[in-house]
Amino acid sequence: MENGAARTVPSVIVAIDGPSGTGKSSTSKAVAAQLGLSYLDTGAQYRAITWWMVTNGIDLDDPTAIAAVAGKPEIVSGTDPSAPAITVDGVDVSGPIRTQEVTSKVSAVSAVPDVRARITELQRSIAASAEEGIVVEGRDIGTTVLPDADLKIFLTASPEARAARRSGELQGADVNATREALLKRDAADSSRKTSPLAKADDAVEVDTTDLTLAQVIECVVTLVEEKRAGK
Ligand SMILES: Nc1ncnc2c1ncn2[C@@H]1O[C@H](COP(=O)(O)OP(=O)(O)OP(=O)(O)O)[C@@H](O)[C@H]1O
Ligand SMILES: Nc1ccn([C@H]2C[C@H](O)[C@@H](COP(=O)(O)O)O2)c(=O)n1
Repeated sequence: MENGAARTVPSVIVAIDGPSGTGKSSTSKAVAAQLGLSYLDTGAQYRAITWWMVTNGIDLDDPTAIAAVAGKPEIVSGTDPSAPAITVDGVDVSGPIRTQEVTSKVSAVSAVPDVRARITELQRSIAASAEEGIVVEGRDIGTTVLPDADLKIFLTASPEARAARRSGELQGADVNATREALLKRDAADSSRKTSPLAKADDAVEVDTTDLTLAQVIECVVTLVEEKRAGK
């Protein structure tokens, strides 16, 4: 390096959105780890607030009841891609937020505008404090949470590929039932009034149906590096 000056890599904010099972979490974690960036799983935050509502007996058929307590739980998200962590009021909920009960209720809770306002504010403050940059994954990151992100990616895959991936994870799960469940959740997430699941106009769409996870990671790493080189 000339004059012994250290090369500085520009900070970069990457938004990765898409429907369930398209590979957002796996890709985002790997890209962040490879490039030394922070990582934020925003779905985990919506799952955490849903877990708190279930645990506290809130009526999830009543959006007014959900809105009334949306500010109560304290949600803390870790941003280390090799050890993603999430707590609610100091309790580690990384396991409990993945139960079938939470998965089936998270779309109803995350559709409530007061819930979204609270979680969006939290997401923006985490992204703002990531000095080296961050990969943030979810459903509305490129459109609403971080509309000025340096790079926006929208991952897609056929329902069949997504169901096969998910049922591979949940050993013994029926592929058709898994497919129906994820399409139902996508429909709810895409049709809510406040910041629905959507591709930002300036997002790069990557269809992962016929790509291996390694190929998707390589594709996104290349896009981030190109973006950084142009900064
Ligand atoms: N391109 C790929 N090829 C094969 N399997 C993949 C691919 N991408 C991800 N997977 C696998 O598919 C499953 C779902 O991936 P992942 O959890 O990353 O998706 P997601 O989009 O974050 O889903 P959700 O929104 O439901 O959390 C994981 O088991 C993952 O290893
Ligand atoms: N930015 C986001 C992220 C997630 N959600 C909601 C909708 C999803 O069904 C749910 C769980 O997400 P997952 O863990 O499957 O990625 O959380 C949202 O509304 N906005």
